[in-house]
Amino acid sequence: MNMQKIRNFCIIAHIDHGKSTLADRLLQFTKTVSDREMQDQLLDNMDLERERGITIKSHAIQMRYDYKGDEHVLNLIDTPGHVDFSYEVSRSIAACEGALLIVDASQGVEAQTITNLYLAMEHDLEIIPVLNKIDLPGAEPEVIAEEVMDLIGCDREDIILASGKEGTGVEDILNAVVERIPAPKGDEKEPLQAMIFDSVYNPFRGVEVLFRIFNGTINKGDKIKFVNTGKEYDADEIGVLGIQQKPQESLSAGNVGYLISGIKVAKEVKVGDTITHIKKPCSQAVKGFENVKPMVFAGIYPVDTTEFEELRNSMEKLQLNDASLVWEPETSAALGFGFRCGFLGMLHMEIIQERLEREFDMTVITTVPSVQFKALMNDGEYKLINAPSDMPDTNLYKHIEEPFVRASIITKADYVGPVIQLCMEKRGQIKNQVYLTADRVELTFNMPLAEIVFDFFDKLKTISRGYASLDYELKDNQPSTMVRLDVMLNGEVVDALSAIVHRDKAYEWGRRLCEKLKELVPRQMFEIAIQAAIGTKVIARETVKAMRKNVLAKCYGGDISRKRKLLEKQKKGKKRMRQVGNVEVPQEAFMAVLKLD
Ligand SMILES: Nc1nc2c(ncn2[C@@H]2O[C@H](COP(=O)(O)OP(=O)(O)OP(=O)(O)O)[C@@H](O)[C@H]2O)c(=O)[nH]1
Repeated sequence: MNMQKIRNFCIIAHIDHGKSTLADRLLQFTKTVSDREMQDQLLDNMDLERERGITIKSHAIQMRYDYKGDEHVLNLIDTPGHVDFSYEVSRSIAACEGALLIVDASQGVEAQTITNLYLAMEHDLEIIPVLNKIDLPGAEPEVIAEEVMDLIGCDREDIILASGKEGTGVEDILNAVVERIPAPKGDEKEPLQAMIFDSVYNPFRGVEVLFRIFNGTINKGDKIKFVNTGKEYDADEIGVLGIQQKPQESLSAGNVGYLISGIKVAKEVKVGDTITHIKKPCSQAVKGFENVKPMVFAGIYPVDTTEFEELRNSMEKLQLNDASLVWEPETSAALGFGFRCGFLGMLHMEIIQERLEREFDMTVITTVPSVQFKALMNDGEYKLINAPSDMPDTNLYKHIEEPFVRASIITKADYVGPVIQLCMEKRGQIKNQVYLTADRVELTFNMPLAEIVFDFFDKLKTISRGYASLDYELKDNQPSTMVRLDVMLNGEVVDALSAIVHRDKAYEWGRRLCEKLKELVPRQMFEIAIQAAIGTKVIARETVKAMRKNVLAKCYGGDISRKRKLLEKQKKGKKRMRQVGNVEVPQEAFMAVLKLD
């Protein structure tokens, strides 16, 4: 394919601004899929994605578009919109020369619109602004157009009006892609230099690697290597991506394609890595490769302790197709054998839990999530703290450091006061305040990651009546006075309920947690004392009174089947209960920490 006829582009948008719907329309218009094949949100092909309405993994697809009688190849690279998956967005962007910037014409510019836009601008992408959902009665295209013009410094006529729902503006968008986005550059005679921007796990064919070639040519059967991992492979199959894969003999600079080379586990493939030939390798890897680090850690335990091995098998299978999931075995006195897992964020954690339950039929308990702290030990070494049980004794370390983020919040001017207040409560320091328009403000804070990952976003939405969006990036680690807060049930520490909290908040946290647990722990035949403690010092206490009646008492002498039914019912309720010492604790209790308000 003549490079001049290729256009590589992605779609960037804030979550729910209609990226997937619009992508579907582009595929339909270019007849990449027939109307019959068309399912809503074709690119979101994981069940879970479809149900949650979010794009979890990015995908790529090739369209052929007849532009004024001249056929062009348009490679569309779809990107996930959620902050948990932002590394994937940045790699997809790096594979393109242009981006459609989709902005909901009723919502306007939001935090991720800006973050993704900046990423695209850093990579010198040509930006095509599109106002979407203009069919909505609440759409204000002219007002939002002003916002977009301010943001990217474009002219009014550069902005395309569209509705993914009704199909308006689709042809204008395709024409703009051909006219405004530059053709890829590169030299097909140079040594091979291709960047991996995604990988897809296929249980039958192994891992399919998606790549963009910057220089050189790859042929079927070539001996290749991945520069950062150093692993070597044969290019068993290469091709381009339509709705189905189309195998090719060779692909050269400027193209986007897939590679199959017998890789069995997703972990071997690192997004951002460079593919080159073993003989005649390229002199430089593609810039910007990073190992993605987990941000949130939590324990996952089987409810039924005999299912530990089964859980291990399921986790191994999950990891085959989710390279960002990391885990290692751990034991808890309260919960037995389980795994300490690292996730990209809270959404990622929820997705893993749901997949374990849905795809592997496991019932699991997740423990209090935590971020990664570091202790500067007396000997000058750093010790990583991924779980409260890793916290060293106070006399062994100099201080604890916690991760801080730079958070950007966009909200309506009316809500600036409450948003600032919320951020201060969460130990945030305001760094900047910029009016994007007369009515919309961007606030920048330095905040501890630990305060953001839990319920912060929900709170932000509530206080701003939905008119606030959030994005954040990791900044640095700063010393903080963190303590380990333990919870005891009838005098026994329940390690799975321990948490690392800031000293100033420990009392409040302990008190609320005890109150919450009192609501959640069901009454039993004896009294239960719930206590919160720092070290040996108890800082809060609640009591769950003993139950008066036995459930079976009322069945005394009654029909045996009724008795059985009652016991059955109890058993079901127990499914998510865990015996801790002599106390039964429901799953919600382990997550109570997230719901302290
Ligand atoms: N009225 C109207 N609704 C739309 C339009 N485009 C999308 N929607 C709706 O907006 C919601 C979000 O659309 P998606 O296409 O899933 O948005 P997205 O940006 O891909 O979302 P993520 O993949 O989660 O980032 C869905 O309920 C769509 O039906 C449009 O042009 N008009």
